[in-house]
Amino acid sequence: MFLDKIVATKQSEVADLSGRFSLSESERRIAQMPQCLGFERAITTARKRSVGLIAEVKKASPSKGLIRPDFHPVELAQTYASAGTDCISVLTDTEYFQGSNAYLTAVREAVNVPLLRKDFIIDYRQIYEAREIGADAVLLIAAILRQSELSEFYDIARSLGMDVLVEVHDREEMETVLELDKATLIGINNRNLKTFATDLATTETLIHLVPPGIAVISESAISKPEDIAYVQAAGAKGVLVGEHFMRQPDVREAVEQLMGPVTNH
Ligand SMILES: O=P(O)(O)OC[C@@H](O)[C@@H](O)c1c[nH]c2ccccc12
Repeated sequence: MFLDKIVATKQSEVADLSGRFSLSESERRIAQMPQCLGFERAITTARKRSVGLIAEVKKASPSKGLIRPDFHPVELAQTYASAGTDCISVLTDTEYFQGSNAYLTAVREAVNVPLLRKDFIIDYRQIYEAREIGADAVLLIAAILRQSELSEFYDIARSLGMDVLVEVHDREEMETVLELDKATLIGINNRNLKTFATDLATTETLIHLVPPGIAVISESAISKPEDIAYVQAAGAKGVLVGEHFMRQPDVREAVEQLMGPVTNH
């Protein structure tokens, strides 16, 4: 199963990170950094359209291979920012998504939009690393974490000033996350990370379990205005879109065509 393979790769990366990580030094550096931008606020109360947009900077994926050969992360992020994107997600996984921590840092320096570090977090040190490279929020994937880890990592991210997007794909994961009673921003991934099968109905099925007060982001396999209308009608407050934008020569136009004009909500 692919997810197991990704996690195995992360375990060896984390072993490497552990060898050079110093908690006290990381804390000292973070204390010198500017505050995070409000990721959750940007995609919920301050969003620019009736549906919020997290636009993703993604060169390749394990399911689709190379998506955008002519890949310029900073330019893409600037285009996203000028098209009125609420937040930007940057893949930092190298092995499977051809991403990089350096991309996130370069994007951080170029745009004033809240950034999500999109990676497979399995160790607390990756959360410190996320903050240090310039992330405003981290993704925690319920499919690869125990409830106790979700809880611990959630608290660490918050203590470092970051917001958290907790990702689920099925009812069991959703129940684990809701029982924890911490997450205020939940991503429903329409892609099954184990099989790569996608189905937008995942959002509609799982959103019924979510109590009021928790904002839902519909993630993956969104490419048409009808898809936006569908997940909005289901109750999603925002969407996370990567591949569709990455395949368009004119990314700015693609954002406008998919999302419509900025209305300031
Ligand atoms: O490229 P898409 O189908 O628009 O999907 C974006 C995003 O949802 C997807 O990249 C994603 C969602 N959850 C993840 C977890 C890890 C890596 C990637 C992802």
